[in-house]
Amino acid sequence: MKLRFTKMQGAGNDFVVIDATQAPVHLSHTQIQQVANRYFGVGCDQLLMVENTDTPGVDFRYRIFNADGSEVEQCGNGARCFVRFVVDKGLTDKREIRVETASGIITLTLQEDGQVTVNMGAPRFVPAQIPFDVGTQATVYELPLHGETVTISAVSMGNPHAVMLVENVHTAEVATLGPQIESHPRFPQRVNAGFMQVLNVHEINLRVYERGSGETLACGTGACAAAVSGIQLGSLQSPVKVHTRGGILTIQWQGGDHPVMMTGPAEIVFEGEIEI
Ligand SMILES: N[C@H](CCC[C@H](N)C(=O)O)C(=O)O
Repeated sequence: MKLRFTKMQGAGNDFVVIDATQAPVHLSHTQIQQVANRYFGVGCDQLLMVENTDTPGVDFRYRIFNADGSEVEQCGNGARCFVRFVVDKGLTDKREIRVETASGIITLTLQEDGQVTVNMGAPRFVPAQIPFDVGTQATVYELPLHGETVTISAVSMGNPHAVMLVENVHTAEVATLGPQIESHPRFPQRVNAGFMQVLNVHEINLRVYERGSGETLACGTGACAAAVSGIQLGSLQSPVKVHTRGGILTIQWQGGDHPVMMTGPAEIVFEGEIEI
């Protein structure tokens, strides 16, 4: 089948976006892996499927698939690219959009300067919502890996995150520890592994080894989870500027059940068609 797509990126986290609002598009696990493949396909960290919804008060639905084909609950950088997509494609004349995702309804706003602010909802810590095989809720947890034990925070932004403090992101063992944390048996649905270096109370460096995609240049929900865990630990104060390898995201959170607000860029890179 011929599949038309729009290639997009938000802080270097890249996406293939499919418009399924005119007609449904069904892709198999294997087809998604093929599209995401950087040598035999288009190449992307995630594939986003934009659909209509008949849920009252909601404008669209969008589904998120990792490069390994797994469908997931939430994607922060993808949410911003979704807004840029539906506005630039003329699918809406709104600038504040409510969209249904697998983890619930979120509200997004396209700013005058082209940046997008996303209300990501409140973070969740209860292990069962991450899900994380641990007895009681805590601020940090010891995670035994091959040959060493690391200390992580466990935060859900709709999708699960394990955040580890490091001295320097540039020397952090992301390539070795990332896969071990991602597939640790205590995370039955796997987990996104964040490596956070605190620069000052309002700034961090962050690298994320993403569940189902490997290390990406930026992870929006990972930036939210890292900022939230730093605020919980008393190392950070809102707003938090998150320096990722692909760009800067700004995270605001007033604590407790307040929503996490994320602001960052979203760009269209090119249009194309692939035979799959
Ligand atoms: N790999 C994530 C989904 C994409 C999240 C990321 N690209 C973002 O911007 O939040 C997961 O399996 O939960």
